[in-house]
Amino acid sequence: MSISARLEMAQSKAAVLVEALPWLEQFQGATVVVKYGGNAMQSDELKQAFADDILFLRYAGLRPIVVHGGGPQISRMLEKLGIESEFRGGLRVTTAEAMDVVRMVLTGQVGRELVGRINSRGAHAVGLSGEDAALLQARRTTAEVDGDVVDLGLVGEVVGVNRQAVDDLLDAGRIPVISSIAPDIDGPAGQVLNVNADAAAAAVAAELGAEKLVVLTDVEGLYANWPDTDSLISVIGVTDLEGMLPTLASGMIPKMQAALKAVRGGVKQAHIVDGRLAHSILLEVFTSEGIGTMVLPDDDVEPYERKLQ
Ligand SMILES: Nc1ncnc2c1ncn2[C@@H]1O[C@H](COP(=O)(O)OP(=O)(O)O)[C@@H](O)[C@H]1O
Ligand SMILES: CC(=O)N[C@@H](CCC(=O)OP(=O)(O)O)C(=O)O
Repeated sequence: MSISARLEMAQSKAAVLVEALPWLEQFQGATVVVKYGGNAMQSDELKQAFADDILFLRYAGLRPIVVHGGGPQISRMLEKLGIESEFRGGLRVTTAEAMDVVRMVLTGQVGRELVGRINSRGAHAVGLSGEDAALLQARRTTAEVDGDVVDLGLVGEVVGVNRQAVDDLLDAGRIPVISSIAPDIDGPAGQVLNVNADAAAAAVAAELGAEKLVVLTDVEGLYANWPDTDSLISVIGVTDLEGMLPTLASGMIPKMQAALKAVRGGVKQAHIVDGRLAHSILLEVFTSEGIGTMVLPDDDVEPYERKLQ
């Protein structure tokens, strides 16, 4: 390689670092909740890139919290065990038998692996289920499908978050890695509920007054006309998003309900980004263009679009 080509390459690397400067400044000390969806955990390389990004956030002075899912991993285990499961309105109908498997896979497998990967470079991550220190508290919920109310069994919606338990870990410099199982506040002692991980992440983000909720999934973001991949929405206000909810399918329903709930609950921005793209979190947080779909309070949409022009 010629000297001038080497210099050019070095300059462009430096430009990437310099571009991050205003974001590093803006997000010092900011709490960021990252939801890692099971569909985005597609390879060991991607999972390690995710873990490295979370560490990067931590070393850059942010306070990252991971809330993870693992829907496909649960489905595979249920199938292996010959236990039937179906989704209604984007939520898994969960019997007592299935609940044991959900808990085992989310907390015992997926969470453990993420903690191990983040801790491959230091002792930062602490894995928790929503049961620990009653981090999440839930109440049984139903789904509405085509106007009918559907019983989902042991599925919960979050009605409370123990903020102090999360803050204690963050203040100690730890990275909480949370699985979306929650005690049933109306049920018998020890009864737990299966909570959609997007909803759990939104509840944690709202309770902690997070700067951002970043949701990693297996599509580029929200498409206006799914499955037309030319229709990616880069910015949307909460009112427009609410209007779109009835047009959404499958997993996008709880995901966009969660984004809506987070922003209405005071989180400044919610992002849906492509977890199949290695280091998508860094691109979202530390570059000017951002990636995927950003959900904002209505009043912030126009100023944001003006700034981009
Ligand atoms: N309008 C839409 N835009 C993007 N994806 C959509 C849309 N409607 C439905 N989907 C589906 O939602 C899926 C993401 O949700 P889900 O499978 O629950 O992911 P995760 O495991 O990451 O939570 C996408 O893979 C896609 O199949
Ligand atoms: C009630 C409900 O549907 N719970 C989810 C919890 C896991 C999850 O949300 O995982 P993803 O983020 O990978 O979709 C489930 O059982 O699949």
